[in-house]
Amino acid sequence: MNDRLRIAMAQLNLLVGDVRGNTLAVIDAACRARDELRARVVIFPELALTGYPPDDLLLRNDFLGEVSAAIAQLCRAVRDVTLIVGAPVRSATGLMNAALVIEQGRIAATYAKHYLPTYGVFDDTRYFEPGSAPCVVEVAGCRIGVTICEDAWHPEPVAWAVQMGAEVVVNLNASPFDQYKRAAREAVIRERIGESGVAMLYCNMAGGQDEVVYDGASCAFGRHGDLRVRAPRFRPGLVPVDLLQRGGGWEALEGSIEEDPSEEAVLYDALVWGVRDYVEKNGFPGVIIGLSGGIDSALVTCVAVDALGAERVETVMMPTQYTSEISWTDAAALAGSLRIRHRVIAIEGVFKAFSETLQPVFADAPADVTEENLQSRIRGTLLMALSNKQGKLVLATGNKSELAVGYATLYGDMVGGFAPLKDIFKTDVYSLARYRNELGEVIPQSILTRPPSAELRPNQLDTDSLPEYIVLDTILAAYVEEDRSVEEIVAEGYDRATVEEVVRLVHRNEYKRRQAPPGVKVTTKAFGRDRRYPITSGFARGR
Ligand SMILES: Nc1ncnc2c1ncn2[C@@H]1O[C@H](COP(=O)(O)OP(=O)(O)OC[C@H]2O[C@@H]([n+]3cccc(C(=O)O)c3)[C@H](O)[C@@H]2O)[C@@H](O)[C@H]1O
Ligand SMILES: Nc1ncnc2c1ncn2[C@@H]1O[C@H](COP(=O)(O)OP(=O)(O)OP(=O)(O)O)[C@@H](O)[C@H]1O
Ligand SMILES: NC(=O)CC[C@H](N)C(=O)O
Repeated sequence: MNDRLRIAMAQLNLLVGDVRGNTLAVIDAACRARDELRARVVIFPELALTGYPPDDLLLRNDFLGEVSAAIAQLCRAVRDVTLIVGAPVRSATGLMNAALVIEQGRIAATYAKHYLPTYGVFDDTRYFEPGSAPCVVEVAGCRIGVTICEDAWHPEPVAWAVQMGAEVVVNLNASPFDQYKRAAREAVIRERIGESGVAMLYCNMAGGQDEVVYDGASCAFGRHGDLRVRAPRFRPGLVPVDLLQRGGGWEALEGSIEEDPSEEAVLYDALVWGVRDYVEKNGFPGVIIGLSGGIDSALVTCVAVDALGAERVETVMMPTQYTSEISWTDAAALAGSLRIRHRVIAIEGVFKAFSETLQPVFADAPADVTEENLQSRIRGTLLMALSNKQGKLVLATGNKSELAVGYATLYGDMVGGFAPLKDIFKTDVYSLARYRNELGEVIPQSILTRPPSAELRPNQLDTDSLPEYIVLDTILAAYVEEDRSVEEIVAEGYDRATVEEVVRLVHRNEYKRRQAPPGVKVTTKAFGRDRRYPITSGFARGR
């Protein structure tokens, strides 16, 4: 009997809905794992054949028909290696979020995910029925227990597999990135190992999918909870894990372990992968960004260049009489150091034409936010015109702080198909910009040091309308991400009137967020599918 077994974890970047493409990627990874890594078993992410989350595609018979055909193709195409691969599979009563064990052209076993998450971005119970039986398969004398993602966050599924004789447990994942997620995952895996005493392998997806980005970081732990293998963040790849039978059980041997460079580096890479995959998977030739000389558009431009290359990114400065000289020069300097195409399109003439057109209606009404928004909307219209003409995607530059309190213009600076900073607080925008400059000084220092301004009226500063960002962001993190109450936040020492006003603005601006473009989730609670609030609501409205 063999006392060694190599399992490969296929950390793949898949495309939701592209069953044919995903199946080819699975076949290719299985063959390479067998031929190049000499692996006996290859494990794949959760729902690898469909990508995750397939959402309501799962309600379509034609889509599920494609999946059945793909499973048959997989059985035909791969021999001499055992595949454990995620796919939706019909049961007698409904649909299972399944892991198929495929061996020598046949399905040797089918496991149905037991714990179906419905919190955060997840909606598994909308489609799937929970499984109730453990699944253990024997390969080369090693009994392998199979679990899927959320299963590992509860004690039972791993415990049941071990009771059925599993000597190693594998976990197939579609686990989206957030700042604290990798530590949380590794802590639950260690907990499971503490309870069960078996080695565990955790295989995750890589790459961006609409509002989430999968950070990979697939890993393996030994029987005593020690980290043995950890794959890189975000990047797809095949990761071997060697198991050795000793002392009456199977132990994972030490392999390569990736460490994170820094928190900012990981966050920045999450944005880069989110933008890259959104642009590539939706087939855009490039992106267009309104570059104001401010920090938000500067950071978005850097992320876009790092994601796509300089030749696929172009920026437009659209000045008015309120645009300061330094904004012009800083925007041009940034574009110059990134070597991207940069245009200037003055909007004074358009603004004048709009104002004259409205004059008979507005008569002597004093200038107010209407005129400010008009400038923003002219810019939005021009960016969308460039997008239509060139087929490129407009990137919106709004950050989480602004979006939280509605400090952005609908159909103005909120235009665009994707919002890279949607889940990044303004204070983090600064730390990410500083981090990017450490890799090579591209953002002019004055962009980092000038106080933020929308430049929509003379001498305007963001702090005219909003608390200092350090205060605003702390209140927002407590209220939005941690669901703490006004009373609790005030008890931390924040001014009651400020907290109440911020909370009122958060609720009042739900309508804006519902119309905002998607962006990458990087925190524990992002606006979008991760946080679902009513638009029409009497909560915290104020009197
Ligand atoms: N519940 C609701 N459901 C659906 N629609 C609703 C609504 N409440 C208002 N509306 C609509 O929304 C309109 C108000 O929204 P909107 O037109 O966007 O305008 P509004 O929110 O009034 O003003 C935009 C604010 O964002 C600031 N801004 C703009 C641009 C850039 C930046 C920056 O620094 O980045 C800041 C600007 O200085 C101003 O304070 C209303 O006139 C109404 O049509
Ligand atoms: N003069 C301009 N030329 C081109 N785009 C602009 C200009 N002013 C604003 N924009 C666009 O509108 C967005 C909102 O900009 P604004 O200056 O109002 O606020 P901001 O949130 O401080 O953003 P930034 O830090 O990029 O300036 C900008 O990020 C940019 O995309
Ligand atoms: N797809 C899932 O079941 C994911 C749930 C899990 N707790 C995670 O995010 O890691």
